[in-house]
Amino acid sequence: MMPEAKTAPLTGKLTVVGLGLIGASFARAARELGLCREVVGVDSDPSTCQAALDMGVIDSGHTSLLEGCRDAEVILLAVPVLAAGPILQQLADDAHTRNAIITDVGSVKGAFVRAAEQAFGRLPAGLVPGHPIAGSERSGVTAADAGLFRQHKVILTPHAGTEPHALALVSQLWQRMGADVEQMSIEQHDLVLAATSHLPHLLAFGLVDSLAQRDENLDIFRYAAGGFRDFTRIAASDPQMWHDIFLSNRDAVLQQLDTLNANLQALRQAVADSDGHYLMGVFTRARVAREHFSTILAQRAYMQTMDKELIFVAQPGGSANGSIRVPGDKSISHRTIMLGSLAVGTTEVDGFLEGEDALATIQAFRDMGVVIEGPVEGRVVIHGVGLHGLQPPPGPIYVGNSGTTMRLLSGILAGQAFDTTLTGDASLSKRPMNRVANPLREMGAVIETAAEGRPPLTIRGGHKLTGMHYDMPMASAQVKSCLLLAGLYASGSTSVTEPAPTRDHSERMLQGFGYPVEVHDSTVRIESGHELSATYIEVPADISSAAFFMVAACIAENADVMLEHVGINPTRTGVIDILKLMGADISIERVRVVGGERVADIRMRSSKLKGIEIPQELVPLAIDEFPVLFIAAACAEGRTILRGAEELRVKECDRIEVMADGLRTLGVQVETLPDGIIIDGGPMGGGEVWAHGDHRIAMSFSVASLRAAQPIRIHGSQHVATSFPNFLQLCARLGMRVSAEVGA
Ligand SMILES: O=C(O)C1=C[C@@H](OP(=O)(O)O)[C@@H](O)[C@H](O)C1
Ligand SMILES: C=C(OP(=O)(O)O)C(=O)O
Repeated sequence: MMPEAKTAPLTGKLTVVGLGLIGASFARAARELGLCREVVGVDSDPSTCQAALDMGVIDSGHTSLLEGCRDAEVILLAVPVLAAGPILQQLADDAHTRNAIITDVGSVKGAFVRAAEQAFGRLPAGLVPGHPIAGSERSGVTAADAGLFRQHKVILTPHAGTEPHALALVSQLWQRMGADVEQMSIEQHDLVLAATSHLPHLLAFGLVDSLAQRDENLDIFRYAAGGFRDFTRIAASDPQMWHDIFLSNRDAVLQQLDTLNANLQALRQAVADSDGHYLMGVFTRARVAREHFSTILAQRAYMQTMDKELIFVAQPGGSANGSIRVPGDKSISHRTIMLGSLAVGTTEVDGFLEGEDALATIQAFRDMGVVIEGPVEGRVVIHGVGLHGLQPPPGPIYVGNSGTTMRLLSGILAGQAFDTTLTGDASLSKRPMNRVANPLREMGAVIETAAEGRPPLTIRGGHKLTGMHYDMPMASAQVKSCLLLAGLYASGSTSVTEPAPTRDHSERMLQGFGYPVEVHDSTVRIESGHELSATYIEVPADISSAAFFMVAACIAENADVMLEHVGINPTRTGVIDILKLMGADISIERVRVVGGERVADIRMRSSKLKGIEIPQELVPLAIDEFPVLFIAAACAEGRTILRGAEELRVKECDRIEVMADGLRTLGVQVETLPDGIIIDGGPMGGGEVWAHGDHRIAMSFSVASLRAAQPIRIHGSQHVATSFPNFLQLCARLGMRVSAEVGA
């Protein structure tokens, strides 16, 4: 495979010493891409040199090291780790190679650098130790593949005296081969690789050998299927190469092996003691750990779909008819995990939202040692550890896109004995956190933030919290909930007065867990010293998700939509009130109470909407529904005015400006205000709009297509999975024509 087209060479003569898989692939890529004027191969085996020549991997081949390396500008050593020392010694002693840039591909960097120092009497300025994280069980020159390094990491570990020009040249060679080049210190590289590569190889070799020695070995191998094969695939790797690696990276491997040994002993004990709880803890954490860490590294959210940019393409002409149940309430889902973790006993949850944000909360508590099973089809089982049972997480807690997780968690973490750091994705990293950090500090918490109170947050453990009264300057359920959760750990009582009613799920759920909470008018008060007792929770469908289809039904022709089992907690029903004021045809049916929350089926039909001035007291009660309410306003007759909604500017994006931009693209007359928007209803065209990674913006413009004259392409729609992973399927069920394309 040709990774890239030829361009001007980066260097003159390149000599590759060792024409195994890695060396030959490097030579082949360099030659095919024209990265150097000449590619020379050195291998002690003449038939390998010949094969490389015949395959066109090199321009010429030598069995003599010094002949092959004579006057080379770059020498790449691709030999087993322990073979590098004698080669470096020969190069050091030879006047014709002394000035070359020397790089390598070995898996152990410390030993290579020590060998170079010994050979040269110092570390040469042209020495650029390197390690491509690529390879396969296939070996030898015949497996040479010019595309082997494409999209693979190459770690360079320059020493303090490495010349910048040498480092830059080696980096460019790898980059032009399609590799992703990173730098690390020599020690860090060897420790990380001991864990991620060397240890698994030792286990694979050890396991296969241990099973092969048994009497019943034929049976073991005869029935060896999936698991055994996957786990031991790497035992087919080159023994000489691995022999060298373990001898060269002894200390780091021993360190990792000792940790694993201790963990295996604990697992052994758990099996011996039939300690199912311990086993579940290890297994549930391990099951998600791989995905979790790749998520953190990519700074993306928790579901596979989020890796790439998604463009939603919403076609006009769709309809809205049918009966659906949207996923579980996001606010309630977060809280079930938080309170379930801090409770005594096992909490079972049904209807849990399996969306990115709620999964981030699960992961955060797993990081702190809580055993959480699921979610499987909305069912989650949380093995509570009690208010004082959380353990220090192994590293920073990554909460993806979720403001609710970060803010509520801060309150809990402020009361712990250990330090924690909370980080998030690009959108969350721009959102204000001083609204929670400042009052928590007043209670005695020690919290560090990035500039202007942005994430990451580092919350110091072991500081005594003291209860206080807080007059909240903004109507925020997240701030209120954060302080109530901190109040569980603060001496005395903690109370919060809100300037306007906000969602009260925390208050209700605390009571559901048997924790006393006092609510008087706009003040809620909690006292420490009680316990949370595990319970059962059924999470209703999220009214914030239902809202998209409520508006869809209003604006589509001949629409009739039944939204089943929707939570209609009175602090969440602003959207119903606003749509009613706009003239929507809504009926609330089968109202019932489930687990302390009101639930109903909501029937919506096509409506002739009219513009209104939105009553300001409804703003906090519909705070997440405004993006889609703006679509309703654009389809209404007359003018809609929203004020008192400056909070919309600090959500996943600035929801006022971003919605205004999109609406203008569709041809709608819009004026933005510091705290709101004025929208004149009218016909909508189509076009390209940007969701700026905000789930609710993407879904709102999808709904707009029901009244648009042309298709709407919505860029940056991948975050829909944070709150509504099956949005597109439900759109299709109702007859809306929205599909997703993977962006560039
Ligand atoms: O407490 C909660 O679960 C939430 C509160 C609201 O945020 P604010 O408290 O910032 O208004 C809301 O926008 C968010 O989606 C969820
Ligand atoms: C604002 C929202 O969520 P969060 O603050 O949890 O990111 C939302 O879901 O609209």
